[in-house]
Amino acid sequence: MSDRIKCWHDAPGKPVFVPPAGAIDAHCHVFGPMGEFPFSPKAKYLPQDASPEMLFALRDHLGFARNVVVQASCHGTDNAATLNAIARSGGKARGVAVVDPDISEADLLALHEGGMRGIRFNFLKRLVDNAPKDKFLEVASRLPEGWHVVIYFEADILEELRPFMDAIPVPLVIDHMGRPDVTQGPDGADMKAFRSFLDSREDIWFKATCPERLDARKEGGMGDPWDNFAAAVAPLVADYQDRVLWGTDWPHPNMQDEIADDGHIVDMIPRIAPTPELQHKLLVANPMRLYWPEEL
Ligand SMILES: O=C(O)c1cc(C(=O)O)oc(=O)c1
Repeated sequence: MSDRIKCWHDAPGKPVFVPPAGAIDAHCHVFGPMGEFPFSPKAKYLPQDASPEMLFALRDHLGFARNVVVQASCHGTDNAATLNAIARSGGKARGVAVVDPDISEADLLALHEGGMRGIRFNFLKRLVDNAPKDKFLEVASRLPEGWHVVIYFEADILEELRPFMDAIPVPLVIDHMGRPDVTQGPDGADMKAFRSFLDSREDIWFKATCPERLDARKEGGMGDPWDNFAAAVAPLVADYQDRVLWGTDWPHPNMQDEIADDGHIVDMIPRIAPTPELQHKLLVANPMRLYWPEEL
């Protein structure tokens, strides 16, 4: 791999929507800086540096108070870059790690000390070489108190993953709603399957994230302003309002062909969560319960 890709907007607009005080961007990443935190030899993409300082400047520009930094696949199971971002945030960030399933108890506790509150299992073949379910289950059974498991998968493998996910003994958080085809609308087959999964357990949370991915033109979607996404996702947020999270997905890994304006992404919030009460749950109350429960 040679060229380092850049997938984020240099000068995102100021959103019209003003997030409530204490709003949390609960899905974002950092890349590198590579000089200090090299990418994994197994990385499927090699991005330009997206540093903690850039993330915090964006947070302030968009009107957010805190971040949840999710370990990106290009850093493999070495969480140093994500831990560095959390450490530099002055208490305004926590994180989700990706671990080698053989990780020791002591190393898990060290991740907790560093601000991690969950681990991520990634099932996207274009991002990872393998996803050993038996080993994932084993490590999920010995996480620090209060942790959860984040899972990233695509809609076509939801049913196949059900027995595995059903066996995970801690709360689940599903990245990007398991990537439904939003062009099917709110009552399409993918949304129906996802709702039936949510109905199977009360401790399954999800992120109402990624209009730029799920409604991308290259996916057959509409592109910005992502009307398919708004129509498909708003009813889901309304019906499962106590277990939904939101995030920018900055720096939008692998979206170099369709760069999204983060200001526009923030302006999706009132379209999927139209009332101040819903917005407060989505951006403050819900993520606080998972990531800063000691403050409640
Ligand atoms: O769809 C993606 O390409 C993507 C990649 C990553 C990652 O590389 O970790 O994270 C995401 O949330 C989404």
